[in-house]
Amino acid sequence: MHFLAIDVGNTRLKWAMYDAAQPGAAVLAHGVEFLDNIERLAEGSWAELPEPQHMLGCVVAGDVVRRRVQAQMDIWDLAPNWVVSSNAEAGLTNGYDHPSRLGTDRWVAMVGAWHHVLAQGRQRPVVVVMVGTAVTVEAIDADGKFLGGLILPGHGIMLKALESGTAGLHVPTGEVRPFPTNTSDALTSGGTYAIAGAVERMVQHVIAHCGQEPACVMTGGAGWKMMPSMTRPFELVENLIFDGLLHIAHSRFGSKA
Ligand SMILES: Nc1ncnc2c1ncn2[C@@H]1O[C@H](COP(=O)(O)OP(=O)(O)O)[C@@H](O)[C@H]1O
Ligand SMILES: CC(C)(COP(=O)(O)O)[C@@H](O)C(=O)NCCC(=O)O
Ligand SMILES: [K+]
Repeated sequence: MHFLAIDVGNTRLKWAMYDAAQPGAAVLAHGVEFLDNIERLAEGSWAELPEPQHMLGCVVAGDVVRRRVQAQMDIWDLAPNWVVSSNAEAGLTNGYDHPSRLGTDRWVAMVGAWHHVLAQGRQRPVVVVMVGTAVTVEAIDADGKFLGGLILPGHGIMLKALESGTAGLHVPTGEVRPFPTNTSDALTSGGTYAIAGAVERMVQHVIAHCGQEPACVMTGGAGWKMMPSMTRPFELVENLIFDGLLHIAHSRFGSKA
């Protein structure tokens, strides 16, 4: 049995083919495409794959992009299944005012993070940071309730906003420094510490609310850029969304997959 997991963000589509729709399944193949290159999938990297029996994805890039991805899946006899953020899923409950309005990538990443931390043997609060096009910072309490989260611009959007709103900020990417002494370093450090500072604040909120240190988990294409600048120990888990999709797929498709 083969299971295809897809994560469509605002910048890139990530996919992975597994040998089963269950946590811990083996990865048979995986890949990444920028959204402009979605039309290459069916005749490119997907052409070589064994036919999947089930797929489950999360998409935050809009309906047009979702349909473009589905069109690539026409090479298979495969029903498209996309996660919708709900009141409860795989051990988590959703504290959002309107649960279905929560970005599905955020919901799925939280499912992945919750089970990742559970597998370490101790149920405790979790802070989940996802560094992609945007940055999200989620708080989960020790009972698996999503308390709420932050949305910030990612590195690229921060730089674009500063470039378009000023006359003198068109410079190459710099280094992260405690005391930047040139424009490039000042911009790169400003963006990085804006994210690190917001995350620190959320960790403080969780400690105050839960009375307990959270496990801190990071994911997303630009997670590696943030890791050295965090104020607390974080674990970088590249496949958090795919792990979450495997958990949700297992409860949906069960032994059929
Ligand atoms: N090799 C890379 N290719 C593309 N983006 C990268 C790369 N390395 C880091 N990034 C950063 O990761 C972000 C995209 O991460 P990703 O998790 O794919 O975002 P999204 O899920 O929003 O599409 C980009 O905004 C960019 O800042
Ligand atoms: C916050 C996001 C833009 C993040 O997108 P990403 O950086 O993963 O491309 C996405 O999860 C989204 O569109 N969310 C819907 C609004 C919400 O979660 O409240
Ligand atoms: K994402």
